[in-house]
Amino acid sequence: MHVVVNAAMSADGKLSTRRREQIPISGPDDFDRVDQLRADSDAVMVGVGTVLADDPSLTVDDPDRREARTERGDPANPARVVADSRIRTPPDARVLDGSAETYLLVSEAAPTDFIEEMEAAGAYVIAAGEDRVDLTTVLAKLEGEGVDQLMVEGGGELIFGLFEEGLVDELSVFVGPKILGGRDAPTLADGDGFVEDFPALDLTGVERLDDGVLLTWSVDGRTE
Ligand SMILES: NC(=O)C1=CN([C@@H]2O[C@H](COP(=O)(O)OP(=O)(O)OC[C@H]3O[C@@H](n4cnc5c(N)ncnc54)[C@H](OP(=O)(O)O)[C@@H]3O)[C@@H](O)[C@H]2O)C=CC1
Ligand SMILES: Nc1nc(O)c(N)c(N[C@@H]2O[C@H](COP(=O)(O)O)[C@@H](O)[C@H]2O)n1
Repeated sequence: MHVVVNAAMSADGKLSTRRREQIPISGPDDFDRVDQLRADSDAVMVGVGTVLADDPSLTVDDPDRREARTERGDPANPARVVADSRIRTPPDARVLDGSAETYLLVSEAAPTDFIEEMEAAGAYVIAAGEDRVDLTTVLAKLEGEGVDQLMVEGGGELIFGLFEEGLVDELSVFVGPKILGGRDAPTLADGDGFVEDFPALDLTGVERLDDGVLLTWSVDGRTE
């Protein structure tokens, strides 16, 4: 499986405000690039924090891109994947609206009645990990379901978790022309943070886009 993390951050490195409200950081060209990246992926993943904050749809906006997917035999939209250890995803969340297949990745601590409720809402539930989703195991299971290219859209807790497990192959970050500030505002990689063995990145691209910069890196598992 190839895992691409994509996010937009302010010039001061924040994904959103301290209120965790969704903020447009990307401009039109970057949103269009993100739409193409979704269209090129088998699945798009977020953490439950992003579902609760943004209620995202995670679908492909451009109808031509959806048509191109169906013409090559894929579903119109990539699958949606939510890491949600104890099932905090509301049953009326957009990721459960039926416009794409949705995988809910849960831990063994997820209440059985919640699992049944999510399955009734159309989600395909995969469990691994005692208290928290075991990302290595669930990504291997997703690969078994045919997910070869996984796009991760955030947020910072999930992105850190994936780096911690050495699961990221590529990182693209749009740095936009805004200062959000806030010591508690989410950043690209939150979690507990590294104090040693920092994942090493190889810069593969620097591109001016909208009024910001798109930075891309490959990740080969080395640490520094
Ligand atoms: N600018 C951008 O590109 C983006 C911005 N955002 C912003 O980010 C914010 C949300 O980010 P954040 O709060 O960090 O939430 P995340 O989307 O990263 O979700 C974090 C939650 O995922 C669950 N999770 C399950 N398993 C794991 C695991 N192994 N490792 C890490 N997390 C796991 C945890 O909840 P539990 O323990 O209950 O399972 C955790 O609290 C919002 O403000 C949103 O607007 C989000 C995406 C992109
Ligand atoms: N690429 C990008 N740029 C921004 O400026 C953003 N705020 C985000 N946010 C992400 O996009 C999701 C919304 O998706 P839908 O449009 O609802 O499908 C949101 O949840 C963040 O993951 N991304």
